[in-house]
Amino acid sequence: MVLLGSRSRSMSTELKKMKTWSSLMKEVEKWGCLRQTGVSLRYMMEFGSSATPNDLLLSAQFLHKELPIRIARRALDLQSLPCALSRTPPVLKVRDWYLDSFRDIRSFPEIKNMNDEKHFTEMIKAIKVRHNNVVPTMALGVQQLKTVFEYPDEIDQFLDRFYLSRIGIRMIIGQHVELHNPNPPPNYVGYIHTKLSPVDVARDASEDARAMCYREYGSAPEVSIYGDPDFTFSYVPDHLHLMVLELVKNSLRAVQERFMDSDKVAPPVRIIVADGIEDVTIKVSDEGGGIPRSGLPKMFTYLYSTATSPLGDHCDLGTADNATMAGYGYGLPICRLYARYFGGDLQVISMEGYGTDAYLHLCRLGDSEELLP
Ligand SMILES: Nc1ncnc2c1ncn2[C@@H]1O[C@H](COP(=O)(O)OP(=O)(O)OP(=O)(O)O)[C@@H](O)[C@H]1O
Repeated sequence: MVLLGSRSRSMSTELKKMKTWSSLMKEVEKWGCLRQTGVSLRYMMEFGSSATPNDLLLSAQFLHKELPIRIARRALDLQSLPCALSRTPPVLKVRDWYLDSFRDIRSFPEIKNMNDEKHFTEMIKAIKVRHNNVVPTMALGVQQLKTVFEYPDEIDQFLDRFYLSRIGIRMIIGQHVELHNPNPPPNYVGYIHTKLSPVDVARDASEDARAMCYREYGSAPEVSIYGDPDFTFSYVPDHLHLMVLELVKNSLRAVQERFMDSDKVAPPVRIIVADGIEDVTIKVSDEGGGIPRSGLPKMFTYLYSTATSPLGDHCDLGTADNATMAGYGYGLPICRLYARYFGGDLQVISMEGYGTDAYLHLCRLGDSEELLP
């Protein structure tokens, strides 16, 4: 994991003086060509479970080298976006966040001791906050483009790469920062829960999704969960919660809309948790009428939604800060990226006129390395 080469303090001072656009971009291009280093969930867990101060130092040195590579690749990708997307104000804003973060990390001197480590950790914590609104802001950029141009396929591929990389960057920063927590919750190593019950997560996520459904429609179908509540595995609870929430929200909405004006009781959404040898699979099934076959190829494209977009036709960047993602058409593609990030996958199978089954596969062993675009 530790790959940091030695760069002298005088070099960082020089970098601080990096004022011109072209010198910055040259540096970004140089770093964007370097090889990324993926880390597996198991490695993060083993490394973090007995982290000594020296390990934290090594981890910070690794991030000092790895983050600029990952960030530079995305900044370059943003520059080379098809059509006019790279010039829309929201995309320029996101690009500037990436360039600022690149500059911050590259200007940080070589990490030699725990004091440097402390300051570096504070800095990357702030970088994570700077990037909090990347997803809704990019969504605005894409939406603006969509109103003017035909939406090219490459944008979906770009967004997949972009968001997948973002998941990875936030994971490795968050994991490092959390290792400093003097009172970690029981069974946590950084962001990873070593005894996570998928049934418990499914229950929490379903309650959250039902509360959202209540707010929107005034009622919500039941959710039945089947599986061994005592079964646990190691995973990132936030990632799992987000994925199950997205799937259950979709199912509740489909069932609710189908049975809203009917005398029949809405059939429950069913969640089955299966613990296999390689995979933990979570199946979310509903009788919400399914998805027409013509809509299936669009399901994993960004901005495809049959709900009203909260962005509206006339986008205003100011709304990005309050964005909720409801109706963005981001749920399924983002959910699949979270699954793939640690070697899992998501499949959606529909029977039009009946309902939908979503299969969320997660690597049980945790030894598959981060998927890095
Ligand atoms: N279980 C389901 N039953 C019927 N249609 C579904 C189901 N899941 C997804 N869809 C269809 O796929 C579309 C895209 O889903 P996706 O989750 O990506 O976005 P969304 O739910 O519309 O918005 P959000 O980004 O808020 O999740 C939905 O608008 C809906 O038309």
